[in-house]
Amino acid sequence: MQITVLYGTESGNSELIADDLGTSLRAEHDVEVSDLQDYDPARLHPDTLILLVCSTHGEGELPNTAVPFYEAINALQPDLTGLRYAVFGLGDTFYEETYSQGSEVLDRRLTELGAVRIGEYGRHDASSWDLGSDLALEWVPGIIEAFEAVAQPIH
Ligand SMILES: Cc1cc2nc3c(=O)[nH]c(=O)nc-3n(C[C@H](O)[C@H](O)[C@H](O)COP(=O)(O)O)c2cc1C
Repeated sequence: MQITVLYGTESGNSELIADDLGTSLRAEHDVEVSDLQDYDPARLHPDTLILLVCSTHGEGELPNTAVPFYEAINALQPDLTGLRYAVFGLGDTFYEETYSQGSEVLDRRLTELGAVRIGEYGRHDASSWDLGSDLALEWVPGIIEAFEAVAQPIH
């Protein structure tokens, strides 16, 4: 399976999680890990599962490295029909009302452009004792299963 892990970050937590997901998934899959700011949205393709790992900054806003990608998809308005993606959002419940909303900005836009989010919406709360990578590695098998369930028609 082809998987692209895209991360949006300011202080590196999302990058660390994305790298750990990449390392784990490479045992069985063809995996690319990229910062959202280095990724050309024209490359989004239905054959490739997108795993989005994205934090929250400002007041429920996107982190810096996610902004160019967000602006590019707003400008290009690509038809993302058939694209499947999953989201692992980072945030901090200290921020209460804007908890984990950064990734939700991208999630909404991808859905509006025709892509479909699969599986559980993963979350990491920086105020918890959990390690983000541990939660993400527990979260990802369900995502792979959901992708395969749709990718392989029953005969
Ligand atoms: C200045 C600043 C603003 C933040 N604003 C929010 C917020 O509005 N909502 C939230 O859930 N988390 C917020 N966070 C918490 C970050 O999303 C969290 O620490 C995350 O793990 C950072 O991941 P990153 O290193 O990949 O950017 C904020 C953090 C900072 C430093």
